Amino acid sequence: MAKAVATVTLNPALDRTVEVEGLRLGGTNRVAAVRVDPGGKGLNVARVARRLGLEAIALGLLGEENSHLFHRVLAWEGVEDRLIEVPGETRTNLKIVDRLSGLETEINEVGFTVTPEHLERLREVLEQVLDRTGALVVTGSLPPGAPADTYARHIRLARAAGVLTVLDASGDALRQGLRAAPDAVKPNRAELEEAAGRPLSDLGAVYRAASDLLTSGPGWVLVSLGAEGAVLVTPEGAWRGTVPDVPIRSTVGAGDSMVAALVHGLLHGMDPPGILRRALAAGVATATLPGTELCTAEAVDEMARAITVHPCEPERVGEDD
Ligand SMILES: Nc1ncnc2c1ncn2[C@@H]1O[C@H](COP(=O)(O)OP(=O)(O)O)[C@@H](O)[C@H]1O
Ligand SMILES: O=P(O)(O)OC[C@H]1O[C@](O)(COP(=O)(O)O)[C@@H](O)[C@@H]1O
Repeated sequence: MAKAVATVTLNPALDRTVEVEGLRLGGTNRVAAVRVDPGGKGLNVARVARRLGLEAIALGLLGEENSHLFHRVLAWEGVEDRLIEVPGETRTNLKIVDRLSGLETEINEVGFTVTPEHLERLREVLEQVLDRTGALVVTGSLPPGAPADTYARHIRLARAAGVLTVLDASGDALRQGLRAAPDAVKPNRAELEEAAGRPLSDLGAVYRAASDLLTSGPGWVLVSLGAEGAVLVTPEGAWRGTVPDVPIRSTVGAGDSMVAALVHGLLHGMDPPGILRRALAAGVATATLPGTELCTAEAVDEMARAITVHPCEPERVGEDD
């Protein structure tokens, strides 16, 4: 069996998803459906990785005042729970799904404040699990108090132990993390635009920015493009994947599902187009589910048949998309 995937979640979240029939800004909105899911990027990645058959270890921090649901769900999913409780509450992130427009609005809180002691304890736990870890995923926003190089430090520790590393972050955490040369990075379009310092209006621009990013440190760049699928750029070549037109319920957790399938594929030595196909399948499969409900392994297998992957020809990228 492949070694475990360990994920770091410094800023977990209770995801509260409300569905409305037409969002009225500045008006009163009546909720048609509501659900609450334990969320946060690394926790979602660990849960999907476990469903795909990997051993998964969840590292990170959790507010002690509302930690119960997180512990219960991780235990139920069979994810090893190494979360460290800190004073205060884990944040609640509000997701508003407008059934009429199909648009989803996310309002993410900043989270509890962390101290150097919390981060030191997390580093110790990370060091304890590295020898049975095949891949480390560092992902999500940093809570107040966590320095921007936190992920870069985790990546360096893991790399020194021969562990694969995957980064999914934004802003300074992404910029600093890239310098530590993770094996793969998964920006979405907005994160890639931020890293590139320019808007990326078409697929050719996305491809060029991803290729540029590759020279700045990471081994692979997987750019997720929502309904437009994704582009995977590696030193061996580049591939574009497109997704079928299926009914979408909530895209929250889609990127995390994609990262889980990416890591699963890397740990099983799959080839890049095969990994892209399954990563896209995991993203779409989760997007067809409400709230932060995450895809199952069966749904990923099924959806993978509907994904199209073809090599990117640099000189033609963007012409036919
Ligand atoms: N509207 C959508 N239709 C179909 N697939 C989607 C949609 N939104 C997301 N996905 C799937 O989820 C993946 C990740 O979505 P994206 O929004 O790019 O990432 P993130 O959640 O990290 O911002 C996409 O590459 C795709 O596979
Ligand atoms: O740490 P951030 O960037 O605020 O994001 C946290 C949010 O992202 C999620 O992990 C979902 O992420 P994706 O939609 O990118 O997969 C939610 O569960 C959570 O509310």
